[in-house]
Amino acid sequence: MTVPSTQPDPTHGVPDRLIKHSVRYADHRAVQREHLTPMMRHYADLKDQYPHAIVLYRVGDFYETFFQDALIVSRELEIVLTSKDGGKEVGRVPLSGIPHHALDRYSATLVERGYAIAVCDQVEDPAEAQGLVRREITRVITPGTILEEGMLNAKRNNFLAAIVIAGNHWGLSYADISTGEFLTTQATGLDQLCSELMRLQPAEVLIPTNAPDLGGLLRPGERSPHVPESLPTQFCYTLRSQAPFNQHEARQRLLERFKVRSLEGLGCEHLPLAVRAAGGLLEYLETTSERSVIDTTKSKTPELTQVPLQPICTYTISEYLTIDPQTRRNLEITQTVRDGVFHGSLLWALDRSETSMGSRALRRWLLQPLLNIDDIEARHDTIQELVRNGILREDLKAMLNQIYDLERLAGRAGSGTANPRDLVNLAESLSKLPELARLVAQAKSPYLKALQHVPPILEQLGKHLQAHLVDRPPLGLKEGGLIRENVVPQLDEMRQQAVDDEKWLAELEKKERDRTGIQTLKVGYNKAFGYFISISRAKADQCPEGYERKQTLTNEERFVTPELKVREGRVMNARREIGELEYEFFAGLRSQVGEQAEVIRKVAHAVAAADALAGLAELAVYQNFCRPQMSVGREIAIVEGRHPVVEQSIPSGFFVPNSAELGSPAPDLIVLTGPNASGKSCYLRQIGLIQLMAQIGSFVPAESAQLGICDRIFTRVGAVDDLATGQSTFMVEMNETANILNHATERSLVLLDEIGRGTATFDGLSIAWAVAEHLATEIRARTIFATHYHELNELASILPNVANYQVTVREMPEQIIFLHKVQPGGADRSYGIEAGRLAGLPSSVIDRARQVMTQIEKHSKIAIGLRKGKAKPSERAKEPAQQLDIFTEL
Ligand SMILES: Nc1ncnc2c1ncn2[C@@H]1O[C@H](COP(=O)(O)OP(=O)(O)OP(=O)(O)O)[C@@H](O)[C@H]1O
Repeated sequence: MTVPSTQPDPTHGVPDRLIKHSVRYADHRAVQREHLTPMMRHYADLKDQYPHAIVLYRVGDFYETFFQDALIVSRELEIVLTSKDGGKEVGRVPLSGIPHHALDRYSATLVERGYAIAVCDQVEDPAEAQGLVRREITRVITPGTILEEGMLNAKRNNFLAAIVIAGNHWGLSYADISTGEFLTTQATGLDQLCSELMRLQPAEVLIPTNAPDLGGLLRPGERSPHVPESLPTQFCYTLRSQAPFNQHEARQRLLERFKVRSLEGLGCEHLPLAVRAAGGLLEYLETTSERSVIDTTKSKTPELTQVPLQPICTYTISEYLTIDPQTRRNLEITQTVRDGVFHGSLLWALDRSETSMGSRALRRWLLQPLLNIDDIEARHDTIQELVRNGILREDLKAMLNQIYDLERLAGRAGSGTANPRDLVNLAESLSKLPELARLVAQAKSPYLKALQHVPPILEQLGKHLQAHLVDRPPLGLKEGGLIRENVVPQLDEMRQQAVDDEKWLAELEKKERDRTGIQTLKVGYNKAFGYFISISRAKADQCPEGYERKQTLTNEERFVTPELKVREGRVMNARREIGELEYEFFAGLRSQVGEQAEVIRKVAHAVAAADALAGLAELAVYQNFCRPQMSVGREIAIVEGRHPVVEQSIPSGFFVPNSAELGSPAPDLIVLTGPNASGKSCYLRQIGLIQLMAQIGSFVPAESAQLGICDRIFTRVGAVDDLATGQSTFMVEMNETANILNHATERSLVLLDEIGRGTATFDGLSIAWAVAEHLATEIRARTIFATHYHELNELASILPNVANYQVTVREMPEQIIFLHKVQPGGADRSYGIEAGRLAGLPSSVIDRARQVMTQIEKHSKIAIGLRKGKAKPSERAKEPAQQLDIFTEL
């Protein structure tokens, strides 16, 4: 053991107001182990075993942390840093403790901040312990392996991911252990990997390395030479050894786990990187979560419990509409750009699910829209049926409202962490399934038909649980009161015996008073002596034969009788035995549920999808959405479309609907001009959102919409400095534009807002022009190009597949009225100076701006050689360079 000679300030980073005692030892390794008290020594040993986790050590009603962990806990949770005796020669060591009932809350904060936690519980009754109470690590929680209800966000998945990178190829596997989803994929291009990670927002990413510090957890924002620089830094990375990620070991592990001979049926036999990532992930789960379920009511060491995972599902990125991270951000799919909050996002506007499962499904769909027209229409059909049949929709929603989170309940049962109330809730939900099936018996659409069949085993299981468990069991497992009467004869017998004995004890006082004639005689109970008969000292000598003196107090004598001791022993034993037997029965019920976790989750999946769709149907009715007509063509024809979020955020009837036509035979590229704040960005986004909503299978906010399937949606909206990577606004913009030009196809939808704004006007305009031209002629992507450079309107007269649209305003003497109406034609001015005037710029500045503007307009002309022959781009390239010189010198 190394003992640093000088200690750094151990309280570094902990605010003074939290420091109650001055402490030494910021590191448990700095103390000679043999000098520590037995408890501290145990803690230090555990710390050696779990060097990367904060060890929360149960002492009485608290979870205590010592040494370095105490400092972290104090700093992160704003908890007082105090101290505890570490041993005679050690003195006081840092201590920070949290109340046991607040474990989930505090753990959630620590885990959210990227710390792993090892929970050490007392595994024997302190009253029975001889010496130090036996304690064991009962659960290791890392950000990606949370199962506790109180620590999980009900409405989103909590993914653990694992990646394997080989050159430009990569494998990515991810699982949500609370819901059992387990997927894997393989692809090429690290930018695609980053994009997948950004979509998933995993709570923790495992990465195989040669790092000496294996198991180390990099918290968000931390860097390590072992994590490739190209990967996003906002996630927690856990450095793992290479071994479980090697092909043979990983494959073997998957074969054993899913009890198959080949991975063919799971779809990944020929995807080595996908297999390696999945195998590495599984090994991590086995070493962290699967050893952790311990019955803390008993002293025996538990059986190994497996986290129930569904059979791994192999997917390919190209199955889904590609939305890169910028687009996801710009379209504000799950959070707003400005504040990064859920309120105001698309998901916020669309989610009317009754269950958390439905909300999670909708979130997944929004982040992974579909490409397959049949799959999309299956969802549209379901919404249509629910829109048309309002009674069915309302009844369905009312029933879904009574169904608990079956996915997570099944997970907790399977991993042995479900409490009695979980099972009662699960039983109640299972009992609703046949009713649900009856409700949708006549339904025709695919997602409702999926609810028509309830596996008989689940019906039986629900009944079995309800027959055994009381309606309102306590949360605790030890106290009994879980199992109904008349279902377990042995239990009934024991209870009857206990009742008889308790009755005898209750009646004893009266009986003995009558027998002895001592009216002040009392029967009492305390923890140290158990039951006793108390007689005042004055009357003590009148006690009958058979009374044994047990204790003498100032005013009373306490006695016991042999029969009292027998009855007491029986009551105590009976209570303990009843508690144990009930627990055994409960654990049996829980594992029966765990065995059916996969079936439950399959049904839960169907319920979740139906719930998300019923929510979308309700939204369609109340917000007046229409069913989009999907095609494999390129057309986008939206009549009177609306922005689904903005229209819900402003008073009803104030939103001005706008139409859009893009793709053959309509133009491919629309140059959209209009004054500041007239609604360009809103229009642009609304088209992206309508397309995206259609492809998740939702109805859309429009009078009608005909939409060809898009392979990708790209956006370039607004200018944001990427301070984290030190890139300027302009460079960010150019990078994003380059990404679009390099990846867009004629099936893509490209939404560009003010390209070229971040540099000098001429450069900006030139770039904007060239980008628009490239998109229209080379790529032919369906594009909306919002710009303040109205010079770009010239493009429409050169290129047949370009059209000009403008957002109109009405000019009044003192103000501009925004009509928010998009109409054909290009705006000839931008009203920027008027906007400046309205914003309160001094009138001298406004006047001068007008003068300068007049001068510029007089002297500038767009010298467009391109216009002359409307030549094809390839021919143009051969023409003299001066033709691209679109401005003359002032
Ligand atoms: N169709 C519409 N109906 C009603 N209000 C709208 C509509 N479109 C936009 N708005 C409102 O106008 C505001 C400004 O819209 P938006 O940001 O799209 O303008 P812009 O033309 O892109 O402005 P800038 O050029 O300054 O970026 C929005 O916050 C929205 O509330």
